[in-house]
Amino acid sequence: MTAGLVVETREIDLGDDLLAYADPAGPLAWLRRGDGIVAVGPETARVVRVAAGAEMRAAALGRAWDAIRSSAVVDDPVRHPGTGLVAFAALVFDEGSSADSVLVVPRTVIGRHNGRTWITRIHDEGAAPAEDPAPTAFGPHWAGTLGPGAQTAQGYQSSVRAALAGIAEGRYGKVVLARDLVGTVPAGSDLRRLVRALSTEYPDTWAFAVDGLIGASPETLVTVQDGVVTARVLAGTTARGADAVTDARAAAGLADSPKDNDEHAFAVRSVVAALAPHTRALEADGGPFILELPNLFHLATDVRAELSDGASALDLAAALHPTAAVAGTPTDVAIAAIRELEPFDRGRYAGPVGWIDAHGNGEWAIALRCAQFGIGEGGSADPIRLTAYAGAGIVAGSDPEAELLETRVKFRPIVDALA
Ligand SMILES: C=C(O[C@H]1C=CC=C(C(=O)O)[C@@H]1O)C(=O)O
Repeated sequence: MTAGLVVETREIDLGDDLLAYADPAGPLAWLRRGDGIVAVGPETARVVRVAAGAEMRAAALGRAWDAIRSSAVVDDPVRHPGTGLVAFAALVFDEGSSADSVLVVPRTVIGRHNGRTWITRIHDEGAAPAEDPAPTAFGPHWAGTLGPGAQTAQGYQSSVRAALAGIAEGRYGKVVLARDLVGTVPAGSDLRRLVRALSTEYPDTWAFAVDGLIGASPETLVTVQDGVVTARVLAGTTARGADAVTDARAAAGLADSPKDNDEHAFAVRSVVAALAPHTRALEADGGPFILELPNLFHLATDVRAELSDGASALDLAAALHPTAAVAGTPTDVAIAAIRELEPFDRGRYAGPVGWIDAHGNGEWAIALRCAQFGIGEGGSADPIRLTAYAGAGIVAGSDPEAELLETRVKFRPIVDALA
């Protein structure tokens, strides 16, 4: 049996940029409008990887996390969600994926919330705590390449047509189909630059970097903060207009679109049904509102509830996944259709990504607008490979070409940041 962890959190003064402390080659970060948590450097205290197997991977990670937290000795006078013992995690979309689900406990974490900043040092019993952290200058600017992946533009439209046939036959009501782009970034690229670009350009999203999965998701899968549960459901999308008139027309068109409202309603129902057994006083906004991002508009619904059964943020993320915003309805049939119609493994795209603390608090997003970087694959002189993903919900009335264009707009955050 391994020794337990010793954890100590203290308030400290930090500069503005938490990312400056992260590992340039493999940043571990969760940020929104400058607040969040970041691992200092590459050192970890625990890493748990779960490959495909008999057990649900979220359950295996949950058990591993329980063992880590129950044997830890924590000294945390700051007592804020995200202080004390904390882990970052990213889970695969499909249990059958060849990618691992992963949970990482860093050796040193820094965090900021509402003007308070802290440091958490985590080490094995008997080992020395980490030194004081020092920021490192960002490496040179770099640009990546990105091209077609396993699913071509033509192939994508064929898959959408096949999904429409499945809907017409009554096999499912909605299925979310994605496509992939593959590329490289130069060896030695400072990947913190990508995280910084995404969090600056898309401030209303969760910018995340966990085990090479880097992105900026607008969709909150679930947050738990001292017994309060929230989620933000997104489904139904349109590109922004080129000027004020077309922009307003695009937003109004989305709000009035029966197809997008149907697509959205599937997603809200799936979130409410998954949260209900774990919560009370569950409230979903009356109708969707328009969430404005720099590249597109989404139909959005905020959900809020009180935790009733002590479930952790990881438990709730597992209960919610996969929502109809990334799989479809009914879930199992939609997953089967995705396996049939997408010629690639989603890995952690569209899976839960976030963090959890020892009290079960956490913030989790759906891993969207992201790419998986092959950190540590190949030699240090080899370019780093990446796969980016974007998808769209298909319901009766969807148009294959419009859905293809929608995925193009959803790729924009990653494509622009790599340019
Ligand atoms: C599947 C994606 O987006 C989902 C989230 C928001 C809106 C969506 C839509 O309108 O289709 C998708 O359900 C993606 O960005 O890859």
